[in-house]
Amino acid sequence: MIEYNVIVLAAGQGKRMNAGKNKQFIELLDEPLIIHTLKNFIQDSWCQHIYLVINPNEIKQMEELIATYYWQEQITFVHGGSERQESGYKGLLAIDEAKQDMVVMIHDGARPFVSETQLHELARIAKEKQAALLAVPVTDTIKRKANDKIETLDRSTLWAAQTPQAFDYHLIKKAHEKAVESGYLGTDDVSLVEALGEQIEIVRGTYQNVKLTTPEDIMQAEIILERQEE
Ligand SMILES: Nc1ccn([C@@H]2O[C@H](COP(=O)(O)OP(=O)(O)OP(=O)(O)O)[C@@H](O)[C@H]2O)c(=O)n1
Ligand SMILES: C[C@](O)(CO)[C@H](O)COP(=O)(O)O
Repeated sequence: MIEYNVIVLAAGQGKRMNAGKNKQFIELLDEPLIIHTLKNFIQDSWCQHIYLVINPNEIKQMEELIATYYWQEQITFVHGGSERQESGYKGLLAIDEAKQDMVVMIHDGARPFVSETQLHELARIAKEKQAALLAVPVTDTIKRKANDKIETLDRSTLWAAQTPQAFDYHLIKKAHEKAVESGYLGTDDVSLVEALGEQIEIVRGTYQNVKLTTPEDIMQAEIILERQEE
């Protein structure tokens, strides 16, 4: 067993979902997206605590939602920032010293389908290697377009990064501090550790671990949930 803490990021605006509200509150088969995501960690005995990073304007709504599931003891609310990276850093700063020797995972609240098997494999690798992420081989051919020049990337070398991304606490905190100092803004947390020149391990995930970003993703998510309930 590898004990870990998880920072769940839910402080975005869901602009691409175009739902008129934070997509975390969109109901999937009668339960909000964020609840589906949190359940994966609430039900995992390896997960010691959840740091839920939320929009300060949504504190009351989120606290009332969490209270209906009686999860208050397992969850600490953290105020997020204007960028995903800032929200992740605020989550790190909320973890008290007594818990900093454990693996820390950073996860998108918009990814409700991570499995316990994946979480445990990720925790094991992160404990051993200090930095790891779930990812899947790219199945589409990827083109890079720059200055009207199009080139095809070597698909055999490409992986689609997912979350959770898991780390030694002190390593990822140092990576975030360096990013703040240099003004680097990445789209995931592993990129900050790459900037330190540190080794990172990929743990093969599943194509089901999708990030719900646009309205089309909601339909796909409900199909996955219905299959899980069969
Ligand atoms: N300032 C931010 C931005 C994003 N996130 C979280 O990071 C995850 C991945 O981000 P994304 O899917 O882009 O969510 P949004 O930023 O809400 O979406 P959009 O970019 O369409 O507004 C989401 O769970 C989101 O809530 C966050 O905690 N704080
Ligand atoms: C972290 C991530 O989910 C890895 O694929 C992705 O970069 C998040 O991107 P977003 O635009 O913040 O959703």
